[in-house]
Amino acid sequence: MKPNELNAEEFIEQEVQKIKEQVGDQKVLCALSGGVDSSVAAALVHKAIGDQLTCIFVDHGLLRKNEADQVMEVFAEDFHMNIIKVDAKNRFLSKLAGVTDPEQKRKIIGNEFIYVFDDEAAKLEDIGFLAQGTVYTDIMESGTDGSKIIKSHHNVGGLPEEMEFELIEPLKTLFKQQVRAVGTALGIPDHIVWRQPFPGPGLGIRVLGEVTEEKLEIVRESDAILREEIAKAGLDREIWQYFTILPNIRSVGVKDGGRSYVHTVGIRAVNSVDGVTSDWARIPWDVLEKISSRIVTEIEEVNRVVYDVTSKPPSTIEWE
Ligand SMILES: Nc1ncnc2c1ncn2[C@@H]1O[C@H](COP(=O)(O)OP(=O)(O)OP(=O)(O)O)[C@@H](O)[C@H]1O
Repeated sequence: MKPNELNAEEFIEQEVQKIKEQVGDQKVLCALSGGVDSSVAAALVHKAIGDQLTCIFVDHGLLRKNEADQVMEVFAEDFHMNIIKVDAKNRFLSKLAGVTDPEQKRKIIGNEFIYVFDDEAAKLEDIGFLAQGTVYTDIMESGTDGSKIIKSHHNVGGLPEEMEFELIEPLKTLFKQQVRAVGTALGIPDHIVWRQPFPGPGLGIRVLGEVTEEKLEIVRESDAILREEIAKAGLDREIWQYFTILPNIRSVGVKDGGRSYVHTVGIRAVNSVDGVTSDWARIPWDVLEKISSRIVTEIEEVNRVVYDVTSKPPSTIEWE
């Protein structure tokens, strides 16, 4: 199917029918991240089989500002889905304490996700199916039609082997654009359907070096300011991905009439078609000025803002 050839309503009707036939009266589990793919997959499966679906949403403490609340508001309150929200912040942060190597951080986060998911899934009985938001590009990337619950960038092998479910992957023939159209037709709000790509390890890899609660808070707040101003400037659907990072550098500045020696925040904004290559986005100076001045005014522990003007390659979109 080509990216634009999709009648979302028809697609939904057909898939709902297929899912009903496949599942019968059995139970289905879904790992819901609040990202586009798993959200649309969960909503579609929910439309087909309602309460036979249970979602597990892991709050690893590395989410963006208000993200966990928004996911619960949309799917638990508005859609009335069965969602188990696991508050695993302490588990993740204690495992990450003292760890500075990026690869090791990714591995720890990926593994911990599996353990948390496994612990929760083990409490549920008679689950026959696992619904996943596999999309067409995932299949192309991996070259197989296999499990995608944790992609390779999480650096883990996937679900524990003893978990044997039949897979439901209703989006696997769709491109991202079509997934968004299906999401909108299912009534999922724009802030989820148009969510920018967000890495599985979350803010854990946007705080460079050791991850602490204090540093996460700086990146969370500065990222919220950035997103707010980009939206106000009407650029939120134009720029492919934009976020702040905390490079873990302190520098000298003047704040409140005195010397300060606090953090620098980096702004990363890129345009890309597929994430494989990217160019840095030319955010207008006046918008950057507003973002920068709000960050240093509203966040006490920051006195400097820098803008990343590198393309991929040679740099990557994320800093770790
Ligand atoms: N915090 C989380 N809670 C529950 N499930 C998660 C979480 N993070 C990731 N997952 C699961 O792992 C899958 C792959 O995660 P990844 O970060 O690669 O997202 P993705 O391919 O962009 O998909 P999505 O758009 O659903 O986030 C997700 O689709 C989801 O099923």
